[in-house]
Amino acid sequence: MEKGKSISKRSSNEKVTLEQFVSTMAPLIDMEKEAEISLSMSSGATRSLDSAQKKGSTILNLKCVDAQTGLMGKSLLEFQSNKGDVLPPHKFGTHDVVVLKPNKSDLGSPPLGQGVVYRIKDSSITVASDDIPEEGLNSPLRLEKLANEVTYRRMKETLIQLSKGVQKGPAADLVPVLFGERPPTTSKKDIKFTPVNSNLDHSQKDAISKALSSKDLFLLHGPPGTGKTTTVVEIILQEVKRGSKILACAASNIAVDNIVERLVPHRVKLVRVGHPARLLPQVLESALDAQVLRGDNSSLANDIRKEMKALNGKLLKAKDRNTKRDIRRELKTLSKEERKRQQLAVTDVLKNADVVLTTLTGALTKKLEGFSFDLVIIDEAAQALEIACWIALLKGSRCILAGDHLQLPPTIQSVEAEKKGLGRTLFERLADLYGDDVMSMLTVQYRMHELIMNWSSEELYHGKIKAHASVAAHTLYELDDVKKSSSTEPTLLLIDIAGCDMEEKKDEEDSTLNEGEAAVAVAHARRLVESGVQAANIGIITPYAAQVVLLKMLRSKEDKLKNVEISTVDGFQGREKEAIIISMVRSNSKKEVGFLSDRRRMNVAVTRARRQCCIICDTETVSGDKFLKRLIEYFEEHGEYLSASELM
Ligand SMILES: Nc1ncnc2c1ncn2[C@@H]1O[C@H](COP(=O)(O)OP(=O)(O)OP(=O)(O)O)[C@@H](O)[C@H]1O
Repeated sequence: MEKGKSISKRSSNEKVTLEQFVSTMAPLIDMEKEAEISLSMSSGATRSLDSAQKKGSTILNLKCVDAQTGLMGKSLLEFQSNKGDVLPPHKFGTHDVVVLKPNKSDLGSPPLGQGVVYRIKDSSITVASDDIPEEGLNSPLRLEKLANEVTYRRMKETLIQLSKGVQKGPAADLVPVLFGERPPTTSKKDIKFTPVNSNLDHSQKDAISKALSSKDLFLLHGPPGTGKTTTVVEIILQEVKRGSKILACAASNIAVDNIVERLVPHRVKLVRVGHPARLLPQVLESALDAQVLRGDNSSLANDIRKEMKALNGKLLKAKDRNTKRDIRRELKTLSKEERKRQQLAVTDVLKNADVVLTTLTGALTKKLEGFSFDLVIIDEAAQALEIACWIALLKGSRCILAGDHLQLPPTIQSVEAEKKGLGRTLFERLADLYGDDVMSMLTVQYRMHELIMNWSSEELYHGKIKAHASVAAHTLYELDDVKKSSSTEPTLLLIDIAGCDMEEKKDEEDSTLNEGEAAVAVAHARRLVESGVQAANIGIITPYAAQVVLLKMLRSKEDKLKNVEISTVDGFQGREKEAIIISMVRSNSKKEVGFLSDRRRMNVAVTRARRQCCIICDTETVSGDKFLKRLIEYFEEHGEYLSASELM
């Protein structure tokens, strides 16, 4: 590769060779790992507990309010703040690895326990751990977030595997296609299939047919609300019918579980591989651990363990050396046998399954060593690092990636690594390399009123998306108990703070916020609730973390708004609400809009709304950006305009 030319800077359909990919990615993975470690406490990079809390990598002053055993022997510990209802702002997410420590102990002090974040609410955080700590739970506590080093190790291992060559592995024929050395091939015949789901639309059926004819690579492009996962599930069902063994993955546990849940009613032979603490309760029955426990080899292993327990008892009582030696020998043999039976129990389940489901990084588990698949399917592929996709791809000879590269890419901590192309996804790279030859776009959407959808369709999808008749004209006031009012009637609403003296500010961490605008957003949510919209059907989203904190603080003052969901745009990807309120925050005389100008972020923001999308912004500031100016003009033309001064 030309020196200094990073992957992101290449012209879009320039080929990236395997060697270039490996040599560029290795240092970028290290950079990203360093960035994550420096965010977490364990590095000692953070000088004081208070600054660690401000950074969001630790939560101080917690009390343990519940400790239970559940989830196949895992313990669930629930923590709340000692200081009030709402947890302080933090950067913890589900599945993060955390340690528990006494509140004011030193930074490097040993933890009371370690676990994985299981659930987060505004007022509590639940951690799944192997054990309940024997002491210390009754005193004030803190949680520290750790960098997830296993993920980086697995990505590095995969790079090494790729660099050593994959000629002998299951993906030997796939790799040259994904690096542009050999063109993708499809079956000459048009594949006909009988859909399991009788509601599929024409674009879904067409995509499934193309997916089934692909011999090595297929990209399923699913714009917001177009039934991408519905289509992925149908592809899996059709492939199972054909006798394929499938590895189905996604970047996040929740997306994997979503597929599991939708496959279970079809009685597919499937197994969900992953740490039980990270799985949704409703898919635990499908978990590898649960199925292993039900297997024959597992009950044999169990019998052996009972025998070992009895022998251990004898060993304690035995007096003479010879007897002791004999018992120890027997114990050793039994222990070996028990391990063998356990491994066999795991292999039995995996061999027997038609579909194995796991996260991308989970695919590198030892349990799957030696297994290969006819097809690897990756959902949410446009939100996964390319190197993470390779962990799964190396196990199969054919792949289908589903995603939308026009929504937000994976979050990258290291600015430097992002600049150099770590965030460029495989989905995007292959879409650029092969385009329509290997890709099908779903074109009917089932979420948004067509006025909400049209902006996104025209701006990002060449006007190709159509709203399904069931949603095309749906309104807020058609929901049960909702009155038709000036607040519930508009599908698109623009509330302008220009000229209202509501300038943006910076918080201590340099994140931008806007107090006036937050008050306007909450005021509109209140109007909706007063017209009968359930608070849980309303979402307030904003690009800025500091604005989220401010909005949550305002919400906590009004009981009737407590179920209004508040999140960053990035945190709301994949979700939807009947009414979405977007607080854009930026209001300054220089017309600086920062990362608001990323088309993908605004695309995600607007397309979360089913029946009403309300944008609150300073139209003078944001119109400084051409793309945002078109958005504002679209809302002005097709929606209602209100000055914030009329509302406050
Ligand atoms: N052919 C169809 N007929 C009717 N409803 C459908 C059809 N396909 C999908 N849907 C509905 O559309 C909604 C979105 O579907 P799904 O969850 O598969 O979409 P997705 O594209 O994965 O979502 P996202 O936009 O969050 O990525 C679901 O409520 C689903 O039931």
